[in-house]
Amino acid sequence: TGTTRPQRLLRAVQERATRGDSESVIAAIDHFCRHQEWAMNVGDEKGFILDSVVSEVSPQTALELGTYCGYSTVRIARLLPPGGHLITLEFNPNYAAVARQVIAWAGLEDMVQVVEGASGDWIPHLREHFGIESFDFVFLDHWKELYLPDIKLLEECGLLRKGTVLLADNVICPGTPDYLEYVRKSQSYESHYFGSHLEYTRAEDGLEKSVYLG
Ligand SMILES: O=C(NC/C=C/[C@H]1OC[C@H](O)[C@@H]1O)c1cc([N+](=O)[O-])cc(O)c1O
Ligand SMILES: [Mg+2]
Repeated sequence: TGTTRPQRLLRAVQERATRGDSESVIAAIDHFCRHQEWAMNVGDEKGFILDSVVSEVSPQTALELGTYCGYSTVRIARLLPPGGHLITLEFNPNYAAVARQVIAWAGLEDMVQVVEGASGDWIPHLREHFGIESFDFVFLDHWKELYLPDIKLLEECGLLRKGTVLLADNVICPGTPDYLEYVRKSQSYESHYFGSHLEYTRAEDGLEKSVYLG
């Protein structure tokens, strides 16, 4: 048995990062992934692009699909404006348990809600359960084949509004071809590709930013 990689990542945060200091939590995870064990966080290079988009949108309401260990959750939450709130959906309870502790170590637990379960099950209930009218920003980083069905569900549930910004990780590697074709062809989206690399590697990857036009 022994520990899982997310548990070893959490231990690295608790040993190396300062409680309440989100920058040190981000740095500790990046150090762990570069020098100990690769893990599927968005990483520092794509994370810098994520930061710039979040800062530009300055969302009051944000949704993340795929929490994993909470790395991108911390990157987003640390940049939210006063009153801003982030809901992050995670299917795997073990990942969710680690993420809650990483987010708390960063001191951001008051701005973040980690919700366990399948995105497709939860999206239709976000409005009634969390009093959300619509999202200003959505970060997609969960199962790659769920990106397309989940944004269609968000559209159907009226959770996107004119100007909502979607940012999708891994559109090259592992790849999300059906999602990419949809947002690039649809008249309802204005899409732009930010080229980068797969976290902690030299492989090509990138983020697709898509603005919902209504
Ligand atoms: O599968 C990826 N992400 C989806 C995560 C899926 C897992 O976490 C949520 C779900 O419970 C599943 O167990 C992924 C994979 C790679 N990769 O290089 O294989 C790189 C990335 O940035 C990724 O987000
Ligand atoms: Mg990813």
